[in-house]
Amino acid sequence: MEAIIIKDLTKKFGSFTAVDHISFEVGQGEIFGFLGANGAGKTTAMRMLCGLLEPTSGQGTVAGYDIYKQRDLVKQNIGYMSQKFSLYEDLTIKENMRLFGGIYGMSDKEIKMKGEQVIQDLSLQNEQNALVESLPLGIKQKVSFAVSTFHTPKIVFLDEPTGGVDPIARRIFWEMIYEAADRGITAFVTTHYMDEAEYCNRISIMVDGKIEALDTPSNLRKQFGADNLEEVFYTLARKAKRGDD
Ligand SMILES: Nc1ncnc2c1ncn2[C@@H]1O[C@H](COP(=O)(O)OP(=O)(O)OP(=O)(O)O)[C@@H](O)[C@H]1O
Repeated sequence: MEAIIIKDLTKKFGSFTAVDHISFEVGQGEIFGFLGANGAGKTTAMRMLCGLLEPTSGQGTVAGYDIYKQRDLVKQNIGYMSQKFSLYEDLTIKENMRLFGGIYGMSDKEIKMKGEQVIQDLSLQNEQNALVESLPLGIKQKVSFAVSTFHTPKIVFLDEPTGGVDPIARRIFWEMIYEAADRGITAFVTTHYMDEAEYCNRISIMVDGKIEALDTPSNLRKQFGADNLEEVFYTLARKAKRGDD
């Protein structure tokens, strides 16, 4: 079964079309990069896919649930992580796990077992009782990702998950994404880093609300006669009429 299927998904704010008839499918366990210049409509599209915003028109299912009629089921079957919203800084790692596990409807026993597993996998024995605010950004992001996939969602939405960390920490973070994908979790990722776009199975590039390109990184390089994805991205983004807000 496909993890995400959308057809002609559109969102208007008044007379302004933020997302304009976008269509694609994402497979279970696929790592899908969702790229676009500032203001292209990525956040708006992602909010519709997460069941947070009702589309104006079009169709879609996420994790097998309808994005109009089954928004609560969509929310229960996905994970979400962004650089801006992730962990509570004034709680410890363990307290964050308890809180989010509870929100995701996991039992106390499950939270304890899974929590211990995560602490062990990420070698965080010494940090587990430290307040999140005292941790380095790279560790915070790893913990955020572990928490966002704590309840084994079908899909995890990652909104610029690695902003602000160095390339080595980003590489380690991507290993976590690959491991999750191996366990069958689909990763839907927005990023501004083109090296990260190369790590995706397929990427789409959005310009002014529309998807202008969608394929594997190597096919896109071929299609645009480009040496790298940066060139592909800028060829398309240059056409954009929208800019920063
Ligand atoms: N609630 C809203 N009301 C009116 N316009 C909106 C609203 N939300 C977003 N927009 C507009 O829709 C367009 C797409 O915004 P969106 O945040 O989805 O883009 P984005 O690709 O995520 O950009 P960025 O990378 O800068 O976050 C922008 O022009 C934005 O101003």
